[in-house]
Amino acid sequence: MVIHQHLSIPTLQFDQYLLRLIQKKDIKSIHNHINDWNIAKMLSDVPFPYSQELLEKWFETTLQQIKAGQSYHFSIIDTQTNPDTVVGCIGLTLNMAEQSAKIGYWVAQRYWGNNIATRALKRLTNWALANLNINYIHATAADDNIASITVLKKCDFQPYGQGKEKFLARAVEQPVSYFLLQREDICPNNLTPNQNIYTSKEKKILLVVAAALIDIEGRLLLARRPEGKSMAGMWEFPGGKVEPGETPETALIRELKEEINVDISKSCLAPFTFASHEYQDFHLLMPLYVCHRWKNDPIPREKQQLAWVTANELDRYLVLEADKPFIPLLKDLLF
Ligand SMILES: Nc1nc2c([nH]c(=O)n2[C@H]2C[C@H](O)[C@@H](COP(=O)(O)OP(=O)(O)OP(=O)(O)O)O2)c(=O)[nH]1
Repeated sequence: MVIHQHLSIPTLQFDQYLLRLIQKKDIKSIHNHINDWNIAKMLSDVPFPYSQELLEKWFETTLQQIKAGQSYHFSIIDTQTNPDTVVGCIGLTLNMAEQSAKIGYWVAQRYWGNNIATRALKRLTNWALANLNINYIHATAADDNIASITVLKKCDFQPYGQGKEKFLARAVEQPVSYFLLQREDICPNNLTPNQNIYTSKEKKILLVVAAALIDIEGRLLLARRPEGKSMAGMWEFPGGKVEPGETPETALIRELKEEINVDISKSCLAPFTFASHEYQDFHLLMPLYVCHRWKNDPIPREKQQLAWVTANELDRYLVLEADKPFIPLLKDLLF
């Protein structure tokens, strides 16, 4: 999938804490914390004792994976103490083929009891589902790791199975539980539509307008809803709400300029089709225009990712529920 990521890995903040990518200067502090039986025994791939040499090797491999976009490992920093003090770590390893990731984390014993793991996990999973090319996140916890199981449940991870895994520090297989977080679990707005074809009296009709921009290579532009918006991480067509006093066309010209810096004021906008879709809180009415010419290359002005997508790639993008019927129709216009 060709995704023009425009994705710089951010520093993620929550309360007084920061998640920033691991750096070599963290090795000493991490080595001190992780060489603790109560931490090591809960992490399947950590031996005990853990030599600094082994940790340095892990750092080398992991920093390469981060560079290649295959994993994201963060140190948890308490900004109210020393900015170089690591209080724990949290990391995601991607499975590109499955469009999923595996998450793992630990917090040093002296910082337990401050809800740090829960807050870090929430922060990272929200960011990852909105920004990475993944649809769900796996986690594994040893059955005697009650604290971690509580953290996973508080962050909406759902248990889906049990098994046994070898834990290096304990040198034996341990019973474990498997957990899964899907975008829908943290995004209640993205409810499947009600089968009722009539709009209830109280439900507001929301008029939104959108464009299918198709370039000379026959590719379609999709935008990804950024973290913080409802249905974050889902793909959509550039556009937005029609404001009072606007026609759909003037609203579309304004939205495309605001969102992606594209000027369609002199373009031919061909009405293509429309969506009439019941969401939980409103009923969406959305005309979709097709546009082949515009001024300026699209640039993301609202931190959203943009992707130019061919007909063959289209099915791999998880689009908003209301947009699903557009996909087969649009394929006929793409190369
Ligand atoms: N722009 C756009 N919006 C869409 C599409 N499909 C679809 O269901 N919608 C919905 C998502 C939003 O609820 C609404 C568009 O509102 P918007 O883009 O102006 O507003 P927003 O995301 O800032 O607002 P909000 O949902 O966070 O309140 O229409 C689409 O393809 N493009």
